[in-house]
Amino acid sequence: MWFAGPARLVPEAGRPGALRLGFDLKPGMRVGLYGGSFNPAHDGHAHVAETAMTRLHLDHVIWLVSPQNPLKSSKETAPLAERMAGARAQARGPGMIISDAETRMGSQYTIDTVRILKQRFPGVHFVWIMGADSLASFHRWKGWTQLMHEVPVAVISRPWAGLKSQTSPTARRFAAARRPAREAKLLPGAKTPAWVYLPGPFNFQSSTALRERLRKA
Ligand SMILES: Nc1ncnc2c1ncn2[C@@H]1O[C@H](COP(=O)(O)OP(=O)(O)OP(=O)(O)O)[C@@H](O)[C@H]1O
Ligand SMILES: O=C(O)c1ccc[n+]([C@@H]2O[C@H](COP(=O)([O-])O)[C@@H](O)[C@H]2O)c1
Repeated sequence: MWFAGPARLVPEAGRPGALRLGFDLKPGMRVGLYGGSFNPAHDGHAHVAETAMTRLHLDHVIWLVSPQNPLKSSKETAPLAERMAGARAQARGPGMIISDAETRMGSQYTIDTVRILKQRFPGVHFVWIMGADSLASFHRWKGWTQLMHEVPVAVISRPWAGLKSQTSPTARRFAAARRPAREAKLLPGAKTPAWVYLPGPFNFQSSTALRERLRKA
């Protein structure tokens, strides 16, 4: 068994017990895990993925299109196929992977996802990527303190989220684990807990604003 948790594993044909995830990773690779609802995807998401790719010197950024954010209402969430297609259209450049791995694994919570991927790909240097607004509410995520010990975290700045994120319970609890932005490239493979906050430039796009615009159209 890969992981003794709530996740449901999808066996791969010919490889009993292995997960069929739709991508392969080699030991030593530097890989960003970029989770999101992408409801819908927009160029702010591309900005986050590209910033992480460049600043952390990553081989891949995997856009993990979430089956359902456990803290958001499912009423507004578009079907996975639509959100996957939107993410594919936004992802630019080599190294970007758009993935429905969480749906395949039956994992809704980031801590479960990260643990499964670490077990499936030993020796891969994973980093969790998120925007500053996610850091502000990170203490509401399942097993958030353990998650900080599972994987290094890169936070990309976002308009209006700077103060709230940098004074958040997570930022305060893990103040000693914060690395300067100039050391961002050392994050993959760093001893956990470790996190960086990468300031500016800002991208002002949001899915909420896009959904609002669509409603009014
Ligand atoms: N413009 C942006 N700048 C920085 N981070 C962003 C930006 N847009 C999204 N993110 C980050 O990308 C991740 C996925 O975001 P998500 O798919 O929820 O988009 P969103 O625009 O925040 O959606 P919503 O408005 O519905 O909450 C989150 O960690 C979020 O903080
Ligand atoms: O694990 C949790 O408890 C948890 C709670 C809230 C959000 N997340 C993850 O955070 C990522 C960003 O979510 P979102 O909706 O802000 O795009 C996405 O991968 C979610 O699954 C995870």
